[in-house]
Amino acid sequence: MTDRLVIALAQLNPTVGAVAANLAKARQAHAAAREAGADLVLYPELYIAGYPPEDLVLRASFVTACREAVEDLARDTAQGPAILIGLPWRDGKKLHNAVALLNQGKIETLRFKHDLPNYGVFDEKRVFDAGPAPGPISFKGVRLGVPICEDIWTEESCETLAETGAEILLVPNGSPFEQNKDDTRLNLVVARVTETGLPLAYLNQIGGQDELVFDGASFVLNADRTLALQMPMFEEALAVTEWIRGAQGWRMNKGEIARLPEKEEETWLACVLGLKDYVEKNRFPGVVLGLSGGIDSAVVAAMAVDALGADRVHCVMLPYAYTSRDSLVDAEACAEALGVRYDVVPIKEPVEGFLSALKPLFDGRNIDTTEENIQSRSRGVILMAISNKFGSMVLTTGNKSEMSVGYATLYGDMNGGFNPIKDVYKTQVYRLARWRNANRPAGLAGPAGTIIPERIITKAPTAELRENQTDQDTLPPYDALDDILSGLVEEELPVADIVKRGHTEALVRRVQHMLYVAEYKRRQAAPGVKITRRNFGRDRRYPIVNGFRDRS
Ligand SMILES: Nc1ncnc2c1ncn2[C@@H]1O[C@H](COP(=O)(O)OP(=O)(O)OC[C@H]2O[C@@H]([n+]3cccc(C(=O)O)c3)[C@H](O)[C@@H]2O)[C@@H](O)[C@H]1O
Ligand SMILES: Nc1ncnc2c1ncn2[C@@H]1O[C@H](COP(=O)(O)OP(=O)(O)OP(=O)(O)O)[C@@H](O)[C@H]1O
Ligand SMILES: NC(=O)CC[C@H](N)C(=O)O
Repeated sequence: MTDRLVIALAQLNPTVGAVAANLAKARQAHAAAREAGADLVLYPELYIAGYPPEDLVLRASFVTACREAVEDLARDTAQGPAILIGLPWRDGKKLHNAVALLNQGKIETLRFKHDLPNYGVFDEKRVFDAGPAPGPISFKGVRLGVPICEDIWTEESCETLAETGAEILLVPNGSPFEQNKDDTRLNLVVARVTETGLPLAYLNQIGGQDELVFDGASFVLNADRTLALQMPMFEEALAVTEWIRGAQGWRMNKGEIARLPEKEEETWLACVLGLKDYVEKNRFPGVVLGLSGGIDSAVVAAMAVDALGADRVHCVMLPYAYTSRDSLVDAEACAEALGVRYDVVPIKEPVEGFLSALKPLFDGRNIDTTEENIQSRSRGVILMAISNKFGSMVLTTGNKSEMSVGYATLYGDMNGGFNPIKDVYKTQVYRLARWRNANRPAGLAGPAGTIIPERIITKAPTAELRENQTDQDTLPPYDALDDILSGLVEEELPVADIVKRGHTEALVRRVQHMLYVAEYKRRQAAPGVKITRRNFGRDRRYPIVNGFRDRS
């Protein structure tokens, strides 16, 4: 039995499915922990597989590869420190989300996740079997409780662990980012620490995985609920923590307390990391996007530069008859401020080509959105051609307000592989632009200063698909639209409750209708970074054919 433990918390960025690369990264962290005198290294949930592995774990060969990698790691680290690492584990007919203690060259003990999350973006019951309520793992005579992520979101697992003698709670997590989620997690951990009287180390992964981004922000609370360690958000880090057994039980000696970004800063960093990892983990050389002189494409271009560096971002202005002089000037100024490659490719000829080919069919018909959409689709074709020729991926730029109401053209401006602002309401897009012009946190590749020219932020938003068009010809003012949408989407409120927030019933109903009938567009839309409580994608799964509307 020991009265001192040194536990290294490895806040790492695994890649789903990249078992060998995850193993190599685990070895590096282990070597650093060994150097620092650790007894034990803790890795995030399902680390060797990457989280969430989804249906990949239904492949027996993948589960075997994960097990073999962990066995290799156990064998090669027999001299210590010991390891707690997550992996999918086949146990007869059952498949578990497991954590293994690697000690003295072998897998010594396993524990299985008890509470499988099956709501929001999570679907773990689809692929995993729940384990029994966990008991502690004995290590160097210390009883460690190792509940896995969702296991601490309810009382049961920690209660069982405390009752069966756990002395410290070590929690591996795969907890995706949402705005202000660090507060939610802290409140939750305070509750578990208060109920059990045990100190708790919360370890989360970082990195982008499809539409999710993980923020890390791992921390330790001692049994008296004081914060003993705060790891940074959105950065890989290894914290070597020292624990001493005293009369009141185990206590972590105070470590570093990193500053946590809030509001616009955390949202910007989430979008940047989500985009960066999507591009890097899919091995794209860079990205290309249409830069219109409007706010959305300017913010996306700035995020791309922050994520990848200016030399991997290509901006293209695709003017037509309705593109204003201001738009041309503003797009060029933005590209210059960002330092990116900027080309101008007019779309007059392709648009006229389509119109002339369709002339015999359209003879006698009025001009309507058909002709507007041809402009958008001509831009889409050109951007996809640039992507095909140079290998860069197209970024699409629709914000959450537009994606909600279908204010975007299928196979036009919706073309693209990824959308970093898909879950950002238009009102927040403006706030982000202002925040980024005034701030450049360390670690971002883009320049400091005004990278989004002021006029792009102050002018009225317009799609410029016809003379003197503005978004507000079709949509209510964005302040009102975003408030109604957050009531319908994030809060799932009845129409009547949203009306009470100061909107007319006719407007709320109109927005509900636009939201529901645009589901088909969202199903064909590119993925984008989840930053809210409820993103379009895995979080909100509405039917496309949907005859329901609220009664008054
Ligand atoms: N439930 C459903 N399932 C499958 N398909 C469905 C469908 N409902 C309609 N459709 C089909 O969808 C098509 C209509 O959608 P779509 O072609 O996108 O065209 P549509 O939604 O009619 O027009 C595009 C809208 O986006 C706006 N906008 C805003 C900002 C920027 C841009 C831009 O392009 O730069 C555009 C533009 O002002 C216009 O209001 C039709 O082919 C229709 O048959
Ligand atoms: N003239 C243009 N040149 C290049 N890209 C364009 C042009 N017009 C539109 N796009 C692309 O299509 C997207 C949708 O643009 P649009 O201007 O119509 O609406 P928006 O949502 O207000 O976007 P933004 O604020 O970027 O202008 C833009 O973000 C941009 O990527
Ligand atoms: N991986 C998990 O079990 C995550 C679920 C948990 N509620 C979270 O968001 O943190």
